[in-house]
Amino acid sequence: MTGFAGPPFDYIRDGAEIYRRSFATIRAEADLDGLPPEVAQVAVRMIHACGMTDLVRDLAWSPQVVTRARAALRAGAPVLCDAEMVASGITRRRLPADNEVVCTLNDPRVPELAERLGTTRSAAALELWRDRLEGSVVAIGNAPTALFRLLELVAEGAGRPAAVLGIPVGFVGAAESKLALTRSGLDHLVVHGRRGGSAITAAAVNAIACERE
Ligand SMILES: C/C1=C2N=C(/C=C3N=C(/C(C)=C4\N[C@@](C)([C@@H]5N=C1[C@](C)(CCC(=O)O)[C@H]5CC(=O)O)[C@@](C)(CC(=O)O)[C@@H]4CCC(=O)O)[C@@](C)(CC(=O)O)[C@@H]\3CCC(=O)O)C(C)(C)[C@@H]/2CCC(=O)O
Repeated sequence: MTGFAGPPFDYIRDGAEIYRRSFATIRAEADLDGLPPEVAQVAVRMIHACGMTDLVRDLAWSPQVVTRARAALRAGAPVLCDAEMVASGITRRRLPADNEVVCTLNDPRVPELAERLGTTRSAAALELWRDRLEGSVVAIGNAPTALFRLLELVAEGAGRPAAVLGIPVGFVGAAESKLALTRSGLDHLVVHGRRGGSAITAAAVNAIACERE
């Protein structure tokens, strides 16, 4: 290989400076002009988690989603996550009320529930959210089936979340489940299409939890 300079490498070692440059780059490259300021602040952190400055074009939101999610968190609402990866990515110290972060995917009852209901473990795990759904902040970053099941539970009257960050990734059901969320009447933030994922979703929760970048 030519042109490769070996160690010592010249790279930035100051974490605060890395963050400052990252966020400045995102704000320079992403087209944030059409977003309300509070949505733009969340979008910047979502882009920071995935490196895709064109993510903005697939973003959709209901007008009050950030305000309502923030108010719910301040009032102590739990954050209900579909995957441990989402739950693990949430920075606990940013949460305003020592909020509970819940992921029921690995509850020992879930495999039997999935078998009985004939669905994925990700969707079956939501059966264990029923008594916590009302007023919660839901963060779905992996499983489209979990988002579909959430909408079914809400339609059945199981409780209405304060806000739903519906950002599952993938090729089967991801785009469709997010479209369904935008038509559900729930306060929502989505990335339309195939893109999404646990890291982007956790970043959205972190941005909503704390207003600073
Ligand atoms: C079909 C599934 C998809 N998974 C994707 C991407 C990733 N999943 C990872 C991991 C570690 C997990 N995925 C599961 C949720 C597992 N994934 C599925 C399911 C089969 C069904 C979900 C659905 O379609 O709605 C699901 C199993 C289930 O029965 O629900 C996971 C539970 C599997 C397991 O380890 O048992 C697990 C979640 C672990 C956790 O709690 O965090 C990946 C890291 C992939 C990998 O392991 O290589 C990756 C993470 C992506 C992310 O950012 O979150 C897809 C692409 C979303 C895919 C669904 C869509 C598709 O295939 O089109």
